[in-house]
This record gives sequence, C-alpha cells and structure tokens, in this order.
Amino acid sequence: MKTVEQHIRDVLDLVEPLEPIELDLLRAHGGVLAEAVSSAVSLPQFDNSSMDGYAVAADDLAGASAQEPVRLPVVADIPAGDVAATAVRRGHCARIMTGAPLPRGADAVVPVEWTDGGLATVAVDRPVQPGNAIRRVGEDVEKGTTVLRPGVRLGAGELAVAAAVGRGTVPVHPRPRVVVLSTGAELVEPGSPIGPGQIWESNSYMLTAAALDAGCSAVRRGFVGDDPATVLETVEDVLVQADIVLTTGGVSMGAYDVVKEVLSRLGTVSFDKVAMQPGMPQGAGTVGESATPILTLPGNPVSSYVSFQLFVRPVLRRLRGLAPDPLPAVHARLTAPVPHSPKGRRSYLRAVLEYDGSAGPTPYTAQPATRQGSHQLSALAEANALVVVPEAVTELEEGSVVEVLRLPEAF
Ligand SMILES: Nc1nc2c(c(=O)[nH]1)N[C@H]1C(S)=C(S)[C@@H](COP(=O)(O)OP(=O)(O)OC[C@H]3O[C@@H](n4cnc5c(N)ncnc54)[C@H](O)[C@@H]3O)O[C@H]1N2
Ligand code: MOO
Repeated sequence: MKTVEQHIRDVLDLVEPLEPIELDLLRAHGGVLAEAVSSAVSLPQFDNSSMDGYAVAADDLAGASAQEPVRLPVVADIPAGDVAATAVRRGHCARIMTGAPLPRGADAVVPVEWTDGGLATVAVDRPVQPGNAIRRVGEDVEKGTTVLRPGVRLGAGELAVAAAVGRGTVPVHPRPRVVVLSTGAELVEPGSPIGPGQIWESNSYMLTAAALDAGCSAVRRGFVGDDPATVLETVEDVLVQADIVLTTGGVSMGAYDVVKEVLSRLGTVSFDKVAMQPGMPQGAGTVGESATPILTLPGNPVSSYVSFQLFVRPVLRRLRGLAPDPLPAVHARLTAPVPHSPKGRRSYLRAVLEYDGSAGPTPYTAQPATRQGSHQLSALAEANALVVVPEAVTELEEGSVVEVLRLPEAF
C-alpha cells in the first residue's frame, strides 16, 4: 500500500499553476495575483485636506482664542476634484472640503468645528499647527513601490489597492474550473422519489461545495450509472470545461467498478490503495488531448470527503498558484477513547475541536464522533476537524494528545 505522503506527491505532480490571464478587477476577485503590482504614481498624488474646513496659513491664527477669534476673509471655495488653481494670500483663507487639493499659500487646515462656518469671512477660535489635517503626496504609496506581491489572494483590500493605483485589470491565476461527476447505478437525484435499493446522491453536491469553498469555479456534472460507454462519454464530454475532473465511486474491487475499468484504458490514470481510513482506494492521472488531471475518489461519502481534504485541496491550491499546504494542524487532548484503529492504515476521525484556554500546555480538546463509518455522513456536518491516528496505533485512551487537522471553514 502507498503512504498518504506518497499519494500527495503523486497528485501534486499532475498539476502546475494555471496560466495567468489579465482580468478586470471584480472578475479577478478570489484569484491569485501572478505578477507584482507596483504604483506608477504617488498616493496621494497631491497634498490635500483630510477634513472639511478652511485652508489657512498657520501663522495667521497665532493669537486666536475663544474670547478673541481671528477673522479671515474667505477668498475661495475648494471642493474635492478642484484643479488646484487657487492660491491663498497671507491674512486670507479658502473654504476646503475633505480630499480637495490644498491651495498654494496654505500650510494648514482648520476643521469647520473650530469656526463659525462663515462664507464671506470666518472666525477661528484657536491656533493651528502647520501641517494640520493635510495629507501629503506619497504618504500612502511612494511612486514605483510594489503594492501587491505575486501570490496574494485578491480580496477586498487587495482589489482596493489595485484600483487606487489606477489598475483596471490585473494578471491572475484564474479560479480552477473543477467538474464533479459521480458514478453509481443506485443513485437518484435528491428531491426525486426513490425506489428499493436506491440512495439519494450526495457526493457530487459535497465535492462541488468543497471546491467552491476552496476558491474554485466548480460545476456539478451530476451522476451517471455503471455503463462503461456512458461513463467514458461523459468524462470525455466534460474535459473541455475542466481544469481538473473529480469523480466518485467505482474505484474499489467490485464487479461493476466502472471508473476503474474505463480509465485504466485511458490516459495515465493509475489506481492504488493508500494506507489510510477512510479513503483507501484512490486513482489519479491525466486524460484526453490536453492531459486534463483527474482524481477518482472512492464512492463512500466520508471517504470521498476526507480524500478531498487530503489530496484534492492541495492540488487545487497549486492550480490556483498557492503553496499546496496541507490542512493546518494542532495538538489536542481526546475527550473520549478511540477503541479501534486499523493497524497499518492512518485513520482520520471526524471530530469536534474546541479551544479551552484554561487547560495548560494543550489548550485544545477533540471529541471524536461516535459514528465513524465511511458511509456515516451524519457526523460530517458538525465535525470541524480530523483526528489523526498514526498507522502503528490501534487504540487511544481518553486524554491522549493527538494531532488534529482543522477542516476549512465554509464561506
Ligand atoms: N472487496 C473489497 N471491497 C471494498 C474495498 C476493498 O478494498 N475490497 N474497499 C472498500 C472501500 S475502503 C471503499 S472506500 C469503497 C469504495 O468503493 P467505490 O469507490 O468503488 O464506490 P462504490 O462501490 O461505487 O460505492 C461505495 C458506497 O458509496 C455509496 N456511494 C457511491 N457514490 C455515491 C454518491 N455519489 N452519493 C452517495 N453515496 C454514494 C454507494 O452507494 C456505496 O454504498 O469500497 C469498499 N469495498
Ligand atoms: O477506506 Mo474506505 O475509503 O474505508 O471507506
């Protein structure tokens, strides 16, 4: 059997970061920046006021007080967007709005709250420091500096900076297009009536949602039965719209394990047993003219989910142009024993991880779900972590300190 680490290496070898494309800012949202963005200008580009008030020469207000306000004639009104043509002579001032260019001759702005708000003349009731309420050229960004490094994910703040330095488009690794296809003759669309021996299909919903949560553009292709010709046709059909294909089911030892049967003849897909539980039967390779990567996950729903988090997620990260980091790990104390774990396979137990700040050197606890079967989906919804039980360990006592992988938060 293959180790988990070996399979991670093998699946990562199938992919490279997607070729960067230049996208409009909002289409780039959630993408990963492929090249640095630097600013061709300084920000602010001109000295401007940070408050609504009056642009003055600070010396003119040296003697101002509440008892004896200084009165200055108001020679202009400067809104934001003004072309900075105004000048203020000594003994005069201009009314100015937040963001408007500072007029020549002025070296401070007095907020309107310190004045009587006059339009022809204004009374100012206190002195002001030179530089007060002025935003200087370049104090945010100096011309020529890098404002966004390659590899950053473009969220709200990043897009704001790109827009502020005047970029309408940015080069990004696009969101990977993931197509999810399940197989199984017993599957029925949720919402439809069900017959004997049938089950409602859940894997493709689960994996499409997980791929969306992982920053991809995911499409659920739904499910097909166990007819090899249909499976082959459907896989070939989805290749044009996919940077990566995920399938579920049909990869173990059964007489109708159609994915294994069809893909073994196509492309480079190989099928292995990985020394883990759940998620033992795995397939991976490339198919079609464009050598599209395909990962074939086991049909048992929990196996499929754990396979996604351990193998697919790092692959999607690499496609996105991110480091293919594994799930983040912490150490935690078990709040219940683990009575059995298969020797020679690493178990990943669904668990609830909680932080308990009062609890000494290991401030986390992990409560393993009571239902750990590969078919038992009920524990998945509330689990936020996977307890790792090493290959050589077959049981664990309550209180044991274990490695725990945090599952990604949705949204
Ligand atoms: N003789 C052996 N039998 C099995 C082995 C083995 O090594 N030798 N491995 C077991 C393990 S481990 C797993 S995991 C499963 C994997 O089986 P397949 O990938 O071939 O999946 P299926 O047989 O198609 O389905 C397994 C199970 O999951 C249900 N299922 C499948 N697809 C969906 C779906 N889209 N939504 C919801 N549920 C689904 C299906 O009804 C089956 O109950 O094989 C073991 N057997
Ligand atoms: O390893 Mo399977 O993936 O037990 O359910």
